[in-house]
Amino acid sequence: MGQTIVEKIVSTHAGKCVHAGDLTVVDVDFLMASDTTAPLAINAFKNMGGQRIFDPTKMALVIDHASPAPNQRIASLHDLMREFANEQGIKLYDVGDGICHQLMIENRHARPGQLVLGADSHTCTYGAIGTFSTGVGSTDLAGAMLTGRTWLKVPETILIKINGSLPKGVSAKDLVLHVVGIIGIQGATYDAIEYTGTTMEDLSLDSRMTIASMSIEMGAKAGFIHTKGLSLPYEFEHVLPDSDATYKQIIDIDASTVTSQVAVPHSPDNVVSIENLNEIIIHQAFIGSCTNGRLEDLHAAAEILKDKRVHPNVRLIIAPASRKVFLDALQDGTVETLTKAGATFLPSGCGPCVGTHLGIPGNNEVIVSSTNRNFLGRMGNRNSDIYLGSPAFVAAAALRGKITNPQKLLEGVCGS
Ligand SMILES: CC(C)[C@H](C(=O)O)[C@@H](O)C(=O)O
Ligand code: SF4
Repeated sequence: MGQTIVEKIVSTHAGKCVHAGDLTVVDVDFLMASDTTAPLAINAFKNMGGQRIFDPTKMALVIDHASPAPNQRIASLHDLMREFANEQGIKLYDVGDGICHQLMIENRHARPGQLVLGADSHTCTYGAIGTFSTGVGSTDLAGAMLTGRTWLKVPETILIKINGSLPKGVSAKDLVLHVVGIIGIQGATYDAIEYTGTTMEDLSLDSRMTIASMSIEMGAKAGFIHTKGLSLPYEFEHVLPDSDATYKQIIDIDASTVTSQVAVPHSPDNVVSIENLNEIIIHQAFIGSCTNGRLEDLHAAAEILKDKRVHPNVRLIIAPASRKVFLDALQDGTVETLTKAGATFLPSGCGPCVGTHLGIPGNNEVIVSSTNRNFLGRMGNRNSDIYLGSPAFVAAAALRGKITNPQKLLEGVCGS
């Protein structure tokens, strides 16, 4: 019986052939926790009697969610992480290094064919390079820190075939929002998603990460982009399903028909085509997150904002996904272009995405954001509305002070 990607990877890590629905124990290749979850995981580890983690080279801690520390309580949690990392010999990424998921791929902690756990729901991002990675609670992570193993039920898989060329101004974010709109926030609960097709083969690593990161917005345990066409700075074996693998569902999408997509308040699956949205006045625009805070995303924004100025009533804030992304954008002039246009750069990290600090919206404000969640209060104020879209969508709205179709702006149809 042929296997899907997740069945293949789990089988390798279970040491036996497994299929969807099987319960099994697996070896893990790498573990990750951020400043939101690591303190809980460290305490759980100690409460389980843990003294040394199973292999200190197989774990990283990342200070990214509230970084630099916005208050004394969080500063103490950061210190707890530093102490634990030091005592155990674990790699710690500190203030400004970047968002945990970005660092896991950038620094090669997650690789194709591996099985990785993270105490964060967007751990599914590494499916962009064919890693089976999934979010777990802090206690499950502590168990894996102790034993190097975890248990899981092998997920069924939904296959999404995407073929054709994306229109100009339409990006991976629009594609994945389109998919989230079709499947819904619970439509893939505990399933894996596999993306295949010519559109996917042509996507950059940045775009693949955008798509994989939003798997959890459909409830999925994992989301893979077939590694065909993927280029990484090291040699790897492709992770592809067997041709006779069994799928729960198959969805076909023609990329050439996808328009700019927007998730309107208050759920990521409230997706509409921008053509059906009014020109709503906005107050704050945010580009960042593990979904859309990479170089390609900053380039998309710079293409719209070059030699222009953000609308005077809008605050445009940008948090690059990592220090490396920031440096690359600094070196190629993108930081200058965007700063001259009126953008404010924040340290690399999560900040505004999850409402911890650095850009909490005011009452009755409208925010456009390149992030992945627009739940009520997500950015720290329940009296604000969040519209999710691509970096080009965010930049276009920041420029005009209202929701604007970036495709039209790029074609020169809208004035600034
Ligand atoms: C705060 C953290 C536990 C959370 C997650 O698990 O996803 C955050 O990263 C998010 O995006 O909501
Ligand atoms: S950037 Fe946002 S979605 Fe990603 S890990 Fe940080 S808080 Fe979660």
